[in-house]
Amino acid sequence: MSRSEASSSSIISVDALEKTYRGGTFLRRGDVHALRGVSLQADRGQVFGLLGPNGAGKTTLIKILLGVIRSTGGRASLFGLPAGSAEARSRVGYLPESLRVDRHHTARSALRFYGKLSRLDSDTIGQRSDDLLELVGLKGRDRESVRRFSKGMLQRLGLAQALMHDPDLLILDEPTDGLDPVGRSEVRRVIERLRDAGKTIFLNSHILHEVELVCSHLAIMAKGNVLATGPIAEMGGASSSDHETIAVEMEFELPHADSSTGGDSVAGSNAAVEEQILSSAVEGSVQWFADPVDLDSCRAGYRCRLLCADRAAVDQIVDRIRSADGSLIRLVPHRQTLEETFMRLVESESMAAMS
Ligand SMILES: Nc1ncnc2c1ncn2[C@@H]1O[C@H](COP(=O)(O)OP(=O)(O)OP(=O)(O)O)[C@@H](O)[C@H]1O
Repeated sequence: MSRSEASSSSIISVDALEKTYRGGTFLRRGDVHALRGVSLQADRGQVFGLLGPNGAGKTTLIKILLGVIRSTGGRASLFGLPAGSAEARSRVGYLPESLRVDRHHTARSALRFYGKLSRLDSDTIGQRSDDLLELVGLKGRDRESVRRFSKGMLQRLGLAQALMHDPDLLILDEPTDGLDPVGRSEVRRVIERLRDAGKTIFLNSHILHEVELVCSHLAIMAKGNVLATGPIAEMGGASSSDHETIAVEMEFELPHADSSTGGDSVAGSNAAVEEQILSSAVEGSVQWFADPVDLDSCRAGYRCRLLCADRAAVDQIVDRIRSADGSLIRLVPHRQTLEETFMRLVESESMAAMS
């Protein structure tokens, strides 16, 4: 254990990391700022998810952590050691998005091959293979050709290869991508077992539900920036508890709204109320959370979901509805899902980039 690691439980530490791919060739027109000052930290024993849409910079960050490419600014360290250094690298297991195992292998011969690559001796390879085949649920299938393996089985074999040298940190690139629900749940179970065995796991995904099911901590990235990072319980998620922001679903009737007056007047009233409420959003205490919808075909009304920063913001919104001559029908506390958090952050990042 290095001295800096001993003083901290931090396994991955990324600080103001930047990566600019230089353009100027006939294929690439200009510079691409793939990472624009990314900071995050993953601690020992966490299952840390990196979530973001295509082009967010996830793969670039992983490549820097593995030492495959160099950053153009900021710092990244693993176990307190510079990312990419031989010592740091020797303590990391990596499962790429599509690990290709030669088809002539069995699971056992593939592990022997990877064990030799890691310079393990034969006894250690034999012992670790037994343990890992058991761990990933391939014991009993280890002498079959991998040609007969499902994608899920191949992925579990990939996890076993990444673990051959008993790393402290496992970096997984889209570990459940392309798997059917059974395959995904099998891979998830392996990840959970590894977490229980004290490994730190850093995984990259764009499958929100998978991240929600398996991760304890999360960073949401878009366009080279970290938009939010922290425990998943604070971002909305399967295990989320109440948190500071208050999402409320409200229904209110519109002033002068009468179904007999036709759609235009209803639309006009909607717009007036929307304008009133949006002016609160502009003040920064309230954000739109879901598109407003009509209540039903008989009653002219309005239903929308808003994310309020605090109770004062809820009061403010209620005041706005009243001053627009609206009347509140329902106010329902709403637990924010991870998907809603994700969409809100990514959409506001896109809007900021456009403005
Ligand atoms: N070698 C490269 N040269 C130039 N630009 C690159 C290179 N690699 C990635 N990029 C660009 O950097 C940005 C971030 O890409 P990156 O692959 O890191 O994102 P990602 O979040 O992993 O996306 P995906 O989920 O699609 O894999 C993108 O705009 C991408 O086009």
